[in-house]
Amino acid sequence: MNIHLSSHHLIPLDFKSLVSLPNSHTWAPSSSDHHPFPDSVPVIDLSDPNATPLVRRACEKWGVFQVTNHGVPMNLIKQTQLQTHRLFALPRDQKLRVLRSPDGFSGYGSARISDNFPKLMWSEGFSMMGSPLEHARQLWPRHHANFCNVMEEYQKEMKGLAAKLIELMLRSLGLNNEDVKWLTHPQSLLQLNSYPVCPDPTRAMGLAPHTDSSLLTLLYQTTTGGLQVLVDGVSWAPVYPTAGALVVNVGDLMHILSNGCFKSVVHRAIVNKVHHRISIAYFYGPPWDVKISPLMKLTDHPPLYQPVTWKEYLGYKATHFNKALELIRNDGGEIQAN
Ligand SMILES: C=C1C[C@]23C[C@H]1CC[C@H]2[C@@]12CCC[C@@](C)(C(=O)O1)[C@H]2[C@@H]3C(=O)O
Ligand SMILES: O=C(O)CCC(=O)C(=O)O
Ligand SMILES: [Fe+2]
Repeated sequence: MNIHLSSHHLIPLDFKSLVSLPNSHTWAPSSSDHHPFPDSVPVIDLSDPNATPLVRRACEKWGVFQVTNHGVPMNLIKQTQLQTHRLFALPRDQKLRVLRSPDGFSGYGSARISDNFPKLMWSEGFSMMGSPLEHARQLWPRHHANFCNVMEEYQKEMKGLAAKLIELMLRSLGLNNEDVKWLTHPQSLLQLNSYPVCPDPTRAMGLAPHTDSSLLTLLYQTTTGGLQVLVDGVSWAPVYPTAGALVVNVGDLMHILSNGCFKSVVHRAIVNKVHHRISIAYFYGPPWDVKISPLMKLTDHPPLYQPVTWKEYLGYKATHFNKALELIRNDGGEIQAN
């Protein structure tokens, strides 16, 4: 009966059929909800001659910033948005045909982090690692080409921009690409998020608070806001949709690589009563099996973190969630990895 209470929390609700929030999706309010933060996330123009120090400051202080003049064609972003709406508008049983497997990386379903929370989220997602062709064929047997072309082109553009931003971040710390040779073969994942209209947004959660495990994440949140970032562990600052801008989140692996100089930002997505919101997230990181450790030039002895691969780190996130960083910290954190 309770299909949404399946063990792995993978199957999203049939949101459209609901007129009130089910108990499974009702979250208790948290105290930080009542401390809105006055300052807002920096917007950095990539063509600004001062961009490098601005990026450093933003990564140290916030772990997040928005970029304009990033060079990704607006037309492509709009096309990607359109194809995202097209996918989520499909009938539920059709989307369920491409359900992500519990340990898989591609397909339709609830966010991976669902298992770490007692309540379920008001969202659905579609993940693509590499080409979406196989799934797109199942969704649109004769009309998948458009979806695939747009998603592949978007991945290509994001890859270029991510590489540029990593270089900028490293340069801001006095380093360069020579220090991260493994990044010539990056691993990435494109995630489409959908947040249906919600009958009771104040008690629902679109995407629960988390940090991304990537080196960095590039997010397009359309004109419907909903992304919030945690500041000083106590207040939620909205990230205001800015025309044509992309949001850059520093992920846990970048925090590790920078020996703690850059913050990985805790963020969440809230929902609303009026607009169906979508967002498009591109996670960028090292090849699965490459050990990431704090860059030597930034490191005292011993470095802050032990070497870890993205794959191993995802395992730690699955078992320890927001304590995963502590697990690999060198200063003798409480918990031990084994
Ligand atoms: C390549 C990645 C990045 C993952 C894990 C793995 C596959 C799925 C990604 C997401 C996508 C949705 C938010 C997130 C927090 C989640 O639940 O699954 C992301 C997570 C992470 O950044 O850790
Ligand atoms: O929808 C958003 O604004 C946030 C999405 C996000 O944080 C993610 O996909 O990891
Ligand atoms: Fe995220």
